[in-house]
Amino acid sequence: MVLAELGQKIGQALKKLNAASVIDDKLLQEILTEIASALLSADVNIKYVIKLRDSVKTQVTLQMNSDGQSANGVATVRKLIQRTVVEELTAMLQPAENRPYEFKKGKANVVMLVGLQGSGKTTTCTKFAYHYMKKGWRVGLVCADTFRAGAFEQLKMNAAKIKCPFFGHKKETDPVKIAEEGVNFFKKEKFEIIIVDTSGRHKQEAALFEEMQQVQQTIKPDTAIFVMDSSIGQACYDQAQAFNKTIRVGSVIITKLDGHAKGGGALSAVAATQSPVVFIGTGEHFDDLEPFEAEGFIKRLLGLGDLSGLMKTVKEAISEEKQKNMIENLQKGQFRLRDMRDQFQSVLNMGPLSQVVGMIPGLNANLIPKGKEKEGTDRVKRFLYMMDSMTEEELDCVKPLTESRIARVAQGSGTRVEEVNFLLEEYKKFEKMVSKMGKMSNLAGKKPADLEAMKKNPQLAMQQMQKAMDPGMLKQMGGMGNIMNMVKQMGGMEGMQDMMQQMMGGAGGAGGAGGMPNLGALAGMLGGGGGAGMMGAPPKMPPGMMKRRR
Ligand SMILES: Nc1nc2c(ncn2[C@@H]2O[C@H](COP(=O)(O)OP(=O)(O)OP(=O)(O)O)[C@@H](O)[C@H]2O)c(=O)[nH]1
Repeated sequence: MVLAELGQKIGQALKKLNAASVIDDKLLQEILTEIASALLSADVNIKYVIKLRDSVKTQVTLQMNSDGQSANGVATVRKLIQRTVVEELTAMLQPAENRPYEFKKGKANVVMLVGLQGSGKTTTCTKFAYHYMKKGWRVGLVCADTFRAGAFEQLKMNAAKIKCPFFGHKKETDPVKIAEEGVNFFKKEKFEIIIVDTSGRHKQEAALFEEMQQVQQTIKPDTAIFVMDSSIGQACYDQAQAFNKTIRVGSVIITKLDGHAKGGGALSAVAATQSPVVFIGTGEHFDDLEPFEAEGFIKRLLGLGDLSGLMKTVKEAISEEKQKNMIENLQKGQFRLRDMRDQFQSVLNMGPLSQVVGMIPGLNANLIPKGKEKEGTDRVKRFLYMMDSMTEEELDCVKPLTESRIARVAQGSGTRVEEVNFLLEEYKKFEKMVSKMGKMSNLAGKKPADLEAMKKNPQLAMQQMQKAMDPGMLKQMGGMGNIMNMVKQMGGMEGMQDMMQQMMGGAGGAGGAGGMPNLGALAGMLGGGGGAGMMGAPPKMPPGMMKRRR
């Protein structure tokens, strides 16, 4: 069973609670049996499944009166059950000690990736590099895998695709020598993250462990990351233990969690070794790497959203300076093509959109089908190529894009005139939406009196928000009730305002919900024809839109 399916099953079991007017022993038993069987079919160790069931039962029994009914009302028990399920699953995936290494700015952070052959190590090195490059780190890749013929070419090619500097010697057979030379080379060039890909073997064997130890002793990495294939399920426990004993594993990346029945088993087994899981691999593309944080992961898996993860992602993706500029412009009532370009770039920086969408409570990561997401992301990249081919004046919208200018932009970006026209139409829609939002009370600080009024009367704020939002999107977000919940979770209107400002670099200034509709619109665009059109029907592309001429 794929993990998303596990999440859906548990989520569905929990949903039964919403429909119930009374939570009694029979219903509780039914729900717990469903959750347990979902966990067992995802290969989670039975020990954890029993612990989870017992813990929920104990907590709920404490809340029930002698008639076996909730003394504090159904809503309280429902929340309690949900919270206990989240807490237990989180505890299962989160080692109590051993924090992962944190990269430090202003120094060379050396990371060595180890694992068996075929675990996905080389692909993961590239994904890992790409992840940090997008966050603005200077990253270098070193190929010290001299065992597998083809490893050199594979990493070199991957590095070229993500535009990451690469070090390797095709003919050199000593992995220790290459690792040392590569690390020294990138250190001299003041690189901040140096990733060393090491050789694997088909199974755990002495030669592999010896080689890893020699490389580790020579390059003295700040951390060694063990890359593990999730398809072996609970057997991950023994493998992680063996690697841990030999080379002091600092953390683990679990790969191929996108398609394996044993994903739950792999995750819980690795966590049981007390090695923190830092990322999970969820596909073959370079951005199919998700930072792993147990509670957020579980909440997203169950469709409960992960607001703290969302805020962190948004903060990391959008530079403070950009946010400030955007806020100033929006306060002046401006939304230029340049702002649109910054927004598109920021959304791409946040990582795969399904990941971001999954962090919003009430929305499901599966909302954007996998294939459609890639198609949509490519589409936004093409929009960026077009905007990159515009002059500064065009981006600032001081020179209108006449027919001849449009033809020039199409030529310069390797796209077609129809596509540039389509981009301009989309821009107009965005501009209209932002100005509509701008008419609402300004939460960005321009009118503090309004903010005060909204804080005093959240109902009014919600009404304003409702008016500004697209009804389709509102429905997708689980209605106003769900949004109210989100606001509460974010610490009231100020928390919401803070996030919205971050999210759209200030479109939050256009009202509490300012960020969301824009993100929603993008989701619609990125999701293409999929069910993701949160702003209503997804836009129709001119035919052949995905083919780039250059
Ligand atoms: N579906 C899926 N496939 C993955 C993932 N990570 C890696 N792969 C695929 O797994 C296969 C093996 O990956 P490699 O990176 O070549 O494996 P490796 O561990 O470097 O192999 P050695 O260099 O021999 O040790 C490739 O086809 C990858 O595309 C993932 O998260 N999901």
